[in-house]
Amino acid sequence: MKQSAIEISGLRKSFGKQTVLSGVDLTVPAGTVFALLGPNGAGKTTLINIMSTLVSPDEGKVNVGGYDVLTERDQVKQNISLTGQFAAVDEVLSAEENLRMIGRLSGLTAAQSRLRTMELLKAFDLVDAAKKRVKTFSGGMRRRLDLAISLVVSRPVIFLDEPTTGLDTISRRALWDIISQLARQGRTIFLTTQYLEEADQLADQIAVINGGRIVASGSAEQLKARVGGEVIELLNAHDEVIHTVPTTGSIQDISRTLNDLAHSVPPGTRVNIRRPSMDDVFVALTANKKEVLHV
Ligand SMILES: Nc1ncnc2c1ncn2[C@@H]1O[C@H](COP(=O)(O)OP(=O)(O)OP(=O)(O)O)[C@@H](O)[C@H]1O
Repeated sequence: MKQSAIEISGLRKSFGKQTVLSGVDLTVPAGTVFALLGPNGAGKTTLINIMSTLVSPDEGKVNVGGYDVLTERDQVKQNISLTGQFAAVDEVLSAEENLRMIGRLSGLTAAQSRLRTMELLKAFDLVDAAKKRVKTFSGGMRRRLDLAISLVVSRPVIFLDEPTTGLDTISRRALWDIISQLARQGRTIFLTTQYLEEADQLADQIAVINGGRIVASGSAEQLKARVGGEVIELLNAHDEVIHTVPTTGSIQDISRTLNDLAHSVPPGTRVNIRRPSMDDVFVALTANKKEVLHV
């Protein structure tokens, strides 16, 4: 079994009277990609902030890279890199200058910093824009630069808070490749996302957080299997999905559901039966805060 990069047990956090995390337990094996999914305000950023020592837990144990976030803060910081939801770059400098400055501030020599800057500009498709001031960048370019900055120094555990928000499909896929490559090199990636496809494609393990608790965890396939059997989709004449109905997957349930629907749908409605998607998983798991599933 792989060694754990992150171990959390009984974590609780409140802000004033608002309980944001009410008993979170999770384990992330080293060298894997872990995706935390949850609706707005579910506590994803708070959890990342606690793991990266920016916010203190009220209760519970949080261990990152083998170190305790409360009693071994400095060691935790030396083992992580963090990219937040908002780009933290110096606007008057160019992309290249930003990267080189961070390299030098992080203890690289001038030559090492120049080399790492070139590698990252290439990896994030910023070579052509390298000399332009960041204030002229589009949102997607800034996002890529922010991520590149967080990877200047290689750390074992990488936190990415909504890394691909604001990126177009091509940049998003390019970033997925980079993330997978980092995991293959042994790095542990903990990311939050609202894109279910992202979790599906990228993560070895997914946890869904809702109402301050992890309501489900497992691989994408395990989660889909737990949520139910086949989903019936009704399509109109333009092939648009007008209605979806989850079923248990049994022939009896599917035929009963189709029979019921046959009386109420407009003529010309067609039917498609498919496996549950991550969207179905998310809707099912975040609809009922009390449900707890562990697979
Ligand atoms: N420092 C703080 N002081 C008071 N309340 C806070 C603080 N940080 C977060 N919260 C509250 O905690 C809740 C969870 O916020 P958090 O940012 O962790 O959610 P999230 O899952 O990351 O949401 P999003 O997807 O919108 O970024 C929110 O209601 C937020 O207002």
